[in-house]
Amino acid sequence: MIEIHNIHKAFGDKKVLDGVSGVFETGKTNLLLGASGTGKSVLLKCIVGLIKPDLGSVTFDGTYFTNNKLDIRQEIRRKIGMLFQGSALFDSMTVEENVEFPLKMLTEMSKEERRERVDFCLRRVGLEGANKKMPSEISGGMKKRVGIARAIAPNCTYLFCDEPNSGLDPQTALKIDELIKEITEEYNITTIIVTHDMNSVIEIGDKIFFLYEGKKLWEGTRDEIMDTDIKELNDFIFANRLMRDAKKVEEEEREEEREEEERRHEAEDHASAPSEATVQTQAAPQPENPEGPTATTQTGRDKV
Ligand SMILES: Nc1ncnc2c1ncn2[C@@H]1O[C@H](COP(=O)(O)OP(=O)(O)OP(=O)(O)O)[C@@H](O)[C@H]1O
Repeated sequence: MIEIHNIHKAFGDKKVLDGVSGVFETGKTNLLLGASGTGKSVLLKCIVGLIKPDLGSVTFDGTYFTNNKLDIRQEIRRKIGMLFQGSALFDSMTVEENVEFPLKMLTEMSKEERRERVDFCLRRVGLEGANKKMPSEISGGMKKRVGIARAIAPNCTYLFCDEPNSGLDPQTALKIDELIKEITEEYNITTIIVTHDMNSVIEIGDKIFFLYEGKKLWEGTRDEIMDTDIKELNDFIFANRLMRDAKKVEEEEREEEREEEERRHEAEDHASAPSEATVQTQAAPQPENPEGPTATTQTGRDKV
């Protein structure tokens, strides 16, 4: 679990983050959502320590990160996997050398152990056999997969993805989203993804943090996001025509359900409402009759 508390960051006079707090849960895909320039990437960089916040703190599984001793920060950094925008592979290295790179840098693994780990990670992202290819020989989606394999190779505890879908067609983007979610759940990783892609929100947004002008305006799940009354969030979500149509269909379906429910209640009320005759019979003094209530109901029903 990663906790951030009251993060502030300005560049000169420009305030970019204005007191952002939140908890990113383990085993969940946490999304930082917001329009361009709203501070998502700066927040991500503050969390991983690439930018120092002016104020506020970041805690990884209870260990204070910001301003802590260098060796403690390095220990935490070793547990962080990063998937960069555009994959950021080393063009001069093969696929397997790219994935092996953090193992060489961060672990004491032998050559044989590294080879096994590289093969395992490439298999896990569906790239078995692509070891010797160069980045220039593979597609954008495959590059993202190599990026994911490289990020998880050193057994990361925390995974940060900056716009993992950028530049991908919708189908490939969905596959990458699903892969990130599967890996997050399978290895119980705390994953934070920067995105402005509503498809990702709907497919994999376990928890969504909506940033607006450097502030966190809303947080919730993908099931809750369509029903908020935050104007800025609604403007963001429904800027997309497909999302507006989806919302309209959902509202129409709900209206139909409500009407159906009302009709059912009316029918039930009607069936169970005693008729005038029954009321009169019940109100009248009853003869002593062990079958009283049944007889009364029966009488009423006979007269309806
Ligand atoms: N190193 C920096 N120096 C000065 N300004 C910066 C720096 N990094 C980011 N900014 C500014 O901070 C603001 C937020 O940038 P950020 O990259 O976090 O936006 P974002 O929400 O990730 O947008 P996008 O979705 O377009 O990537 C922008 O106005 C940007 O110009």
